Amino acid sequence: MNPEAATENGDSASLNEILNFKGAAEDNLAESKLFDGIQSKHGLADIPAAKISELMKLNSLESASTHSLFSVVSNILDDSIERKNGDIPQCVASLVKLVVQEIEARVSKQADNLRKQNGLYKSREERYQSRVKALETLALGTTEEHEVIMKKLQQIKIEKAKMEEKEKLQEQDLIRLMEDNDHYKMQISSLDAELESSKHAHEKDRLQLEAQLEQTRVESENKILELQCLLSESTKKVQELEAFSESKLVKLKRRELGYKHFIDSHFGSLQELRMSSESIRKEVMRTKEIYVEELSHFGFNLKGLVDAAQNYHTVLEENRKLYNEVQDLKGNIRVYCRIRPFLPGQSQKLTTIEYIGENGELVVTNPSKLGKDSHRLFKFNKVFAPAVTQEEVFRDTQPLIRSVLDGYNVCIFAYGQTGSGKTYTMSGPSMSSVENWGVNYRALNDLFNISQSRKSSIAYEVGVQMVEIYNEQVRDLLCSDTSQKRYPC
Ligand SMILES: Nc1ncnc2c1ncn2[C@@H]1O[C@H](COP(=O)(O)OP(=O)(O)OP(=O)(O)O)[C@@H](O)[C@H]1O
Repeated sequence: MNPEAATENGDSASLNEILNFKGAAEDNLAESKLFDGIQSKHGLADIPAAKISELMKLNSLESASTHSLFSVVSNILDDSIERKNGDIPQCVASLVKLVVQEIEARVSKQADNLRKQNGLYKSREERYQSRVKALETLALGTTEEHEVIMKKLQQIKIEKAKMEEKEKLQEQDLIRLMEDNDHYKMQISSLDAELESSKHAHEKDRLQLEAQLEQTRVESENKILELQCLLSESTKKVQELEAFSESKLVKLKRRELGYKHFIDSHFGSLQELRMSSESIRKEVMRTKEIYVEELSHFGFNLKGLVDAAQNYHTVLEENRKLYNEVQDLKGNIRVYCRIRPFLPGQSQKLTTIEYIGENGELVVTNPSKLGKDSHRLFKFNKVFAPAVTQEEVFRDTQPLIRSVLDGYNVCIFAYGQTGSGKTYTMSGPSMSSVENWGVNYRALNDLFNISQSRKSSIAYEVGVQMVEIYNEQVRDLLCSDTSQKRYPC
């Protein structure tokens, strides 16, 4: 505010008061500046309307507050009423118009803003309504969720218990693992010790082996040297041999020449020989023909022989038949008597045998009786004297035994009192010599010999039984079980 300007012009001072922005609205510094500019030099009545409008524009009327604008209008109007008795100058009217237009523009702008805000509030309200609904549905859902959560909580508790158990087990495992670890550590330490010892041993072995290797190397080197010496020697020998063979080759060539001369000289005699060999060949051919003739003649004779052999078999069969018939005629049952010689130590004794006939008669004396009763005559098929050998006894039974091979049954048995010589006759005193063999061994030997000779045409199976009849009880003498000798075994 310029006090000098107010004193110079009374209109200017009153406009000053009217437009004193500071006094009306202290809150707007921009407006104060505007009206400071306007009031500084002239009063409002003196300023042309175009100038006022320009000044207002320059001082940015748009930036002034609505309240200050109303104050400005009111002050202008009050001032006009006081000074001009209700007449409003043109410049003030245009100014008021401008301010009113600004106020209207602002009011409409504010109305638009309010409408917009109203719309915003409505949309917000709708949004809140929908949120309220969502929260209500959420509130309903929370009870179900609560149950689910409780169940989950329960499960979590169970799982927690399980986890605790697992933890305990893991702790136990850990303890066990630690124990194992200690154990393994001990093992490792023992293994380390073993490893160390084996390492030492291996080291020792290695050193030994190295020493051996060195020794072998030295030996092999020596051997190589020896071999090289031998090689040089053998090369020398080879050279010698080559020289020798060379000289021999020369000799052989000379010999070859000699042989050639010899062959040439003998070629003529060879021709002669060929001629003579031809004549010999012819001779051989002739002999061959004669031989073939004789061979066919021989074949013819052989056929006759085969026929004769076949006839021989039939004759043999007939012979056998006749032979067995003779045996039958001789009697199916034959009784032989063998007189045992005195045993060593019985030479003083007198014999009771008085006569042994050729046809099996035997006269025995009885010194205790007189007359006719003192002699008794026995008749057998044959009587063997005390001096008769085992062979002679067997010879008489041999034909009968051979009948077995033609399918006849034969039984030979020895009968007599104890010590009379049954075993001696049937088996023999010992097996050591063939001469001592008794009837049994000789019979079997004979049968085996015959079956062997006839094996090309007949296969025999030979079976043997040997029994003893004593006190009317039959005992098997071939039974191996001595406790079970009763026949049959
Ligand atoms: N012909 C003989 N020549 C020589 N010694 C014989 C003759 N016969 C039997 N002896 C002898 O007579 C003894 C009795 O013979 P052996 O044992 O054969 O009789 P045994 O009848 O079998 O008797 P046992 O019924 O008790 O068995 C034996 O010492 C035996 O060597």
